[in-house]
Amino acid sequence: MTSDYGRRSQHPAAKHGKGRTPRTAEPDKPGFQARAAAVKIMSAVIGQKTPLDGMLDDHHGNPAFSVLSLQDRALVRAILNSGLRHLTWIDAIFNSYLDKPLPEGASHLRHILSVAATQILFLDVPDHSAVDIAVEQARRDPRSSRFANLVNALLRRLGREKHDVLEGVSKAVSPLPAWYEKRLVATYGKETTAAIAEAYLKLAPIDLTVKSDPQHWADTLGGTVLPTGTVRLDKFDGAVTELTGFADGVWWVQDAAAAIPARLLGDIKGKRVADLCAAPGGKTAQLIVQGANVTAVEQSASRIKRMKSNFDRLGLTAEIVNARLEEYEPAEPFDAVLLDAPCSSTGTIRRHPDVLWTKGVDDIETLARVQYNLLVSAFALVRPGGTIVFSNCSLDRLEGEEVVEKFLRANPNAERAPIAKQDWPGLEEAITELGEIRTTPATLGGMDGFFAAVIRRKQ
Ligand SMILES: C[S@@+](CC[C@H](N)C(=O)[O-])C[C@H]1O[C@@H](n2cnc3c(N)ncnc32)[C@H](O)[C@@H]1O
Repeated sequence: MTSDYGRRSQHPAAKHGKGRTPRTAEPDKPGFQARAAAVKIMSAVIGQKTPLDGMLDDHHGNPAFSVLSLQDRALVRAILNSGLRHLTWIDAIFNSYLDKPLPEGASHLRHILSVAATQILFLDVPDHSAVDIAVEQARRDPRSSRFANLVNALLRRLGREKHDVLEGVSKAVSPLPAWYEKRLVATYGKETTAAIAEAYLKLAPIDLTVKSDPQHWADTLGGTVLPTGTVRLDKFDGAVTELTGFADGVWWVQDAAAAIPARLLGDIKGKRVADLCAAPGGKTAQLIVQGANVTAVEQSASRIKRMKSNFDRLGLTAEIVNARLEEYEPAEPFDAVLLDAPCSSTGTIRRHPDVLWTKGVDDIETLARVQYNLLVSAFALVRPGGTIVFSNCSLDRLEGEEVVEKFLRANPNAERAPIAKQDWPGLEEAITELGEIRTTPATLGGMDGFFAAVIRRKQ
């Protein structure tokens, strides 16, 4: 490998300022466009830190993705969901194959290799097809064309050795990126971090919150009821919109951990409750079903639109206020407030394997400050004697335990209302010594990482 990758272009198309134009007018091999979209999206996630979800939207996603057939879109989704989850392994394998690592500037080449390796190692795609297309992709890209033979050699070797190599790398290398593994070990220790890493490799099940009678819906849909009341569909692999009860609005998709914070407010029947940072409304829906008069505050108009359409399906109503929480001035304070603050979302890595590649320490630190300020604003909306639940789906102490600790130190009129283990049978392992909830992707056979604390405003 030479080290001037990316600086020198010997590709004829580059001379005409059309660096990405195919070298020849050959027709694309079947499946080429799908792999090209996968490489483009992988590059946007890793290089530009663009979240995956938006790019994989059927209608408004990345243009290279939206134009694909249904079948090709499914393939691209599978490649990215699996590839991002296993990226540290894939990088480690190629590093072990090369005398020296791919040069820093060889990002496009790296993504071509990762996309092909994902298919060879984890997907039901014939190896030769993954290899041929990757070689063709390298040939057509002026920055990678001179590495086409190397791509061919690396991927063919991977195909031959895949079983042994996968066994070896899975024992030696964590699937978590190093920066994040270090943070987790510092907080949770090696054992829990290893369990989180294992959970990261698995696809998350579908969890549903039902309006009532979870056992009936678990029986109807072939699921189980978790101790927290969530209905879990472990084996379901299809469109949830086709499931019984969806059109009738009797349940909504919500991770088991995400369903905990709203329940921490206890008996809220007939009370005035504000759900701050509310969209897309999963927790608002719970509060309404629990019998509260709910005001949902949300700054994003587009997310409010989505929340309203969710409530239409569920036949639920709430007062919805499009405002920044910091500027919201209700006529009178609330009996209870739920603040599900924006966060780094590192607890959701099973469902969003891109998070650990798009977020970093700076984001966590910035979001921790945002959360603290939101908590200050939210607390001002609670009446004396009232309660506030602060929650988010980060695994990071800085965005959870430490926000609450700092807030309680600065606010003598606030006190922690400890959550009692006996009130949450089955979830005892997630209740901390201070009486806060801390779940991880390894809790209760797998749920999102969540933090929640109950704070009371003194009389
Ligand atoms: C983690 S999501 C909330 C999820 C929601 N609680 C649920 O269960 O469906 C955070 C939400 O907070 C909103 N948000 C962020 N900053 C805000 C602010 N300053 N005021 C109001 N809403 C805000 C975001 O637009 C986003 O919809």
